Amino acid sequence: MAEKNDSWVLMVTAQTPTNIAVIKYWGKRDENLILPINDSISVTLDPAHLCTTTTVAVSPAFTQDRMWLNGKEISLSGGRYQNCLREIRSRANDVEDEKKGIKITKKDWEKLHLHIASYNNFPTAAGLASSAAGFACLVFSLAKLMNAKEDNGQLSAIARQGSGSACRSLYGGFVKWIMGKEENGSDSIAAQLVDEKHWDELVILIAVVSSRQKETSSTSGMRETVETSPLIQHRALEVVPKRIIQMEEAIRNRDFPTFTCLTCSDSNQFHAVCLDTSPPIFYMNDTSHRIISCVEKWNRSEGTPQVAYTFDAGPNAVLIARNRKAATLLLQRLLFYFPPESGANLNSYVVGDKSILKDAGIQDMKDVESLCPPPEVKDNIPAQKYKGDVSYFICTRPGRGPVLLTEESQSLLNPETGLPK
Ligand SMILES: Nc1ncnc2c1ncn2[C@@H]1O[C@H](COP(=O)(O)OP(=O)(O)OP(=O)(O)O)[C@@H](O)[C@H]1O
Ligand SMILES: C[C@@](O)(CCOP(=O)(O)OP(=O)(O)O)CC(=O)O
Repeated sequence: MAEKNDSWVLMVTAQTPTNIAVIKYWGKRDENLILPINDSISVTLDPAHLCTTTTVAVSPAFTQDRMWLNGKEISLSGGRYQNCLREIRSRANDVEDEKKGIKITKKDWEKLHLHIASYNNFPTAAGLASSAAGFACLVFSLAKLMNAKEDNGQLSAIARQGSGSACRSLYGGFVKWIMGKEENGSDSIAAQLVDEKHWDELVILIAVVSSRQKETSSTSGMRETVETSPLIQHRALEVVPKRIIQMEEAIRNRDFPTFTCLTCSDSNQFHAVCLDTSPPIFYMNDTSHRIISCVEKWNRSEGTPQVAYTFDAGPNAVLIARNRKAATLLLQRLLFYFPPESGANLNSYVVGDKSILKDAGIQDMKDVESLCPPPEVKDNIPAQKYKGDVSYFICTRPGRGPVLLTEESQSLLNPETGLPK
């Protein structure tokens, strides 16, 4: 395997986006393989603002598989990590790096150990789908390191075994996770519907909503729903299949009104089946409901939808605006209702694509304080403000799929030791 000595380290670094579902995945037919009970559709978010970077390394000097997440060593003993590692190892091929004098044969991969370092440029386990970007990045980077010949669709079936929603992060733009029929899950894969340039007018604002309580994890939440909700069968068998067809068409035609109607209805139905679970699961909170009301009122008053909303297994709102103009008007509304705590810095209250602030005519806290109530608010009811109920906003857009990072400075592991930098 190794040439003259055992001191070499071979590494690959990749960057992978996160995604947000507009037709939700909720419910499994196979817990171990992570096979869903319905198709789902998502939009990939721009990795410039939300992404995972992962470096994977192999060396004959490594004595065990190890992983560091955001700088802290974590255990790889969990079934999901083990399933991904086993599946990707079985697809490894010969690798040769002539410059470094490294030759690894297909069989060597069974014995060689890996070091993995990963970093999320956004809060982990805060309801921003870190597991989606994380498992997609793990599988994508290992596939490149091991010279696996599988395309992203085939890799998505491996990422799916880390976390269901991860399979959709192998592509940019709008992505469909086809539930598949096979018992072994081989046809439960992601496919790109359109790339990120197809509908590049869209602007996405995420309201990261302050929440103290730790909500039910998606994994256990969907298990309880499948076990106890009489509504979930109707959703999976009758509602979602029709919505998937309509959503695909709306996306292809850039039909924002239909897109909004489907996105909002599907988010609401997902939360309705959570409520239909016994005991009921509450993911949204009062702030989430207030954001929905604000958007619904505005969309109605405009006569045609300006913004779609969707909520995953937590209170954070993901708001998809039809264009830049609508996004600036939305941000003005949101900052009016949800100003930051006194003394907060506007610069850390709106992150991601901060240029949206300038477009909205907001340069400092004084501009936030002087925002007028939205015109759709009835004059006889004074508009209430909810200072501090939103932690911060992220402004982003549809984005691209996984990429390799080739600059050594971007790797998270030391090229000599294979340990975190
Ligand atoms: N970069 C990463 N690489 C590998 N695994 C990761 C990475 N980031 C997160 N994970 C895994 O995902 C878990 C967090 O997933 P969890 O579903 O709790 O939160 P989330 O994905 O951020 O939020 P949500 O699923 O509610 O949107 C972590 O404990 C870890 O096991
Ligand atoms: C509400 C959702 O975000 C649920 C995501 O569930 P996960 O993919 O986190 O669940 P596991 O497959 O058990 O890891 C909807 C969606 O992303 O489609």
